[in-house]
Amino acid sequence: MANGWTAEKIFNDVMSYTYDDLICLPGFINFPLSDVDLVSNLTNDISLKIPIISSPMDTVTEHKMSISMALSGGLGIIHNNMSIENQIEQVKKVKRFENGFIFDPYTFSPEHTIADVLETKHKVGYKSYPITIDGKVGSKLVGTITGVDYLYLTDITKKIKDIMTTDVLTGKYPITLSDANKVLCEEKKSILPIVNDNFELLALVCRNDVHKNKIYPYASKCPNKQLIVGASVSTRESDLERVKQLIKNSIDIICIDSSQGNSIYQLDLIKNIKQNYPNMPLIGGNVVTSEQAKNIIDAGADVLRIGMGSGSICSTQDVCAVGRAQGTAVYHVSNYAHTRNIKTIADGGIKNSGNIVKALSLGADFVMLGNLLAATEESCTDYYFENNVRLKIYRGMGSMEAMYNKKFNSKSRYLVDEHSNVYRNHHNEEIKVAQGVSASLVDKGSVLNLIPHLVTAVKHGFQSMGIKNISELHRKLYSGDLKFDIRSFNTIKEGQISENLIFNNKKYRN
Ligand SMILES: NC(=O)C1=CN([C@@H]2O[C@H](COP(=O)(O)OP(=O)(O)OC[C@H]3O[C@@H](n4cnc5c(N)ncnc54)[C@H](O)[C@@H]3O)[C@@H](O)[C@H]2O)C=CC1
Ligand SMILES: O=c1[nH]c(=O)c2[nH+]cn([C@@H]3O[C@H](COP(=O)(O)O)[C@@H](O)[C@H]3O)c2[nH]1
Ligand SMILES: [K+]
Repeated sequence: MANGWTAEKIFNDVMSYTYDDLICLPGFINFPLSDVDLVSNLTNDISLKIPIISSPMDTVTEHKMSISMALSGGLGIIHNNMSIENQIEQVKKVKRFENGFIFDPYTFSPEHTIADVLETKHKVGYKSYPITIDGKVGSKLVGTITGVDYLYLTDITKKIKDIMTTDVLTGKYPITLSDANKVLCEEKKSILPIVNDNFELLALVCRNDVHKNKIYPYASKCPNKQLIVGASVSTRESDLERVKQLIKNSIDIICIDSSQGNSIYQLDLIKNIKQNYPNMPLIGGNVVTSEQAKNIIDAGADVLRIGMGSGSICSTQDVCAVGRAQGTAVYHVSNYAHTRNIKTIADGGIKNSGNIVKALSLGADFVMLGNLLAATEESCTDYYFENNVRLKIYRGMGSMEAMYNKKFNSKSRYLVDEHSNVYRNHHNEEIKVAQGVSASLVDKGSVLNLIPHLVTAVKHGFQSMGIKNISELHRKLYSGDLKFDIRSFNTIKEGQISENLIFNNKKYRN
């Protein structure tokens, strides 16, 4: 009797499968958990300590997510649903990052009111702010405001200039983080504005962050010690300029963002970039078949992004009837890509740490997360409260809301040509079909806590399979030593937490 089945047997049948349909069978443990190493090479020059990448979505990855992902050993890919200038500014913020220094602090001018401060406090949670002459970073520092200055005031129309502290303790640039932290602790201040010789505000160090201001041993860094960051572009012709600007601003990897990567637009773009910038690493996609993968690899892509319709906010498979079950897609595309020495990213549908173990076990070199990282402190939307629950928006990039994004009208991605054969309604309006939805998710805290938790859970999975690293996992996948079972509806239920339990602590349910 077979002790489980090889992936080759399972996936060379008529049925398609996703992560939850499978279970990985245990192996033999003869090493401690600390021997499991999840390092994974994205390209010849980029090696990440953890195989996790944040999705280029406009409710997930901007500079804050990219910084925390890179500090944790992964990678953030900044979305392109914004102007080129804004995207470059996001990249610069990541590249400028120095551990513990906030280079874009929230600031006010003396003319702002307490109501303005309260509104920001409500949104972002901070109580103390530096005050500059015009409310901007880079301008002259004129004071600070902390919770005790305003939290007990009844007249919230009062101006900041009437209550701010003007005798401010500052740090003079350049200053080391440990010196800044020492001043904060000794002087019992909540914030330390960092200024230059002209008393212009350059950055901020916060006492609340002192415990976070540690060394990140896994951080993804370039040889010049800056954090590694990626950015996405679309296949619109106008994005050639975006590519040019990103490369000029030291982007480490570019991801071409499309639900169906096997298009003349993407192949031409890849060839164009590779012709002009042969050393620029490119992630092509998305793909779910080896035929699609072949074209994109032949065009010159270095990495493939796998997934069509599997994302938690995706409606593509219902709306267009095109896509593929994610487990099957990851297995077949990775199997082919590895014969071409190309790495893969399993994108979409990852619901928990177990799904990460399964994606890697089916051949992926990395996973890309949207849902799991949305609604963290670092995701790029503001918190709001509903029924006393702290929430953030998470939406598909093909949702109506993302298509009509206020910051940058992404309608243009749908390339409406007045003279083309565009189907219109009886008001002569062009029809837009959403392939994603917008929803809310409950606050998940900081990526700096979430990622270590996910990574440790994944390491436990590896140890249980008796596998020490991703290379060994893939060797055993292709040799047939790695075994899986397919699960019935009831066996899936059996593997989950029972429904009749009342939970006291939902915090660490992966
Ligand atoms: N992974 C997934 O399952 C899915 C992801 N998405 C996300 O939604 C966003 C939008 O995806 P898509 O709609 O696939 O965007 P897309 O930009 O690839 O395609 C939108 C439309 O524009 C056309 N197009 C693109 N470049 C063109 C050019 N140069 N000339 C003429 N026509 C061109 C395409 O053929 C398509 O009809 C992306 O962020 C994507 O990741 C959307 C649906 C599914
Ligand atoms: O069908 C879709 N319609 C959309 O509007 C959409 N937006 C994002 N994506 C894809 O979903 C991935 C994130 O998936 P998760 O939320 O499951 O992590 C992302 O990384 C994308 O590949 C979309 N797919
Ligand atoms: K879906």
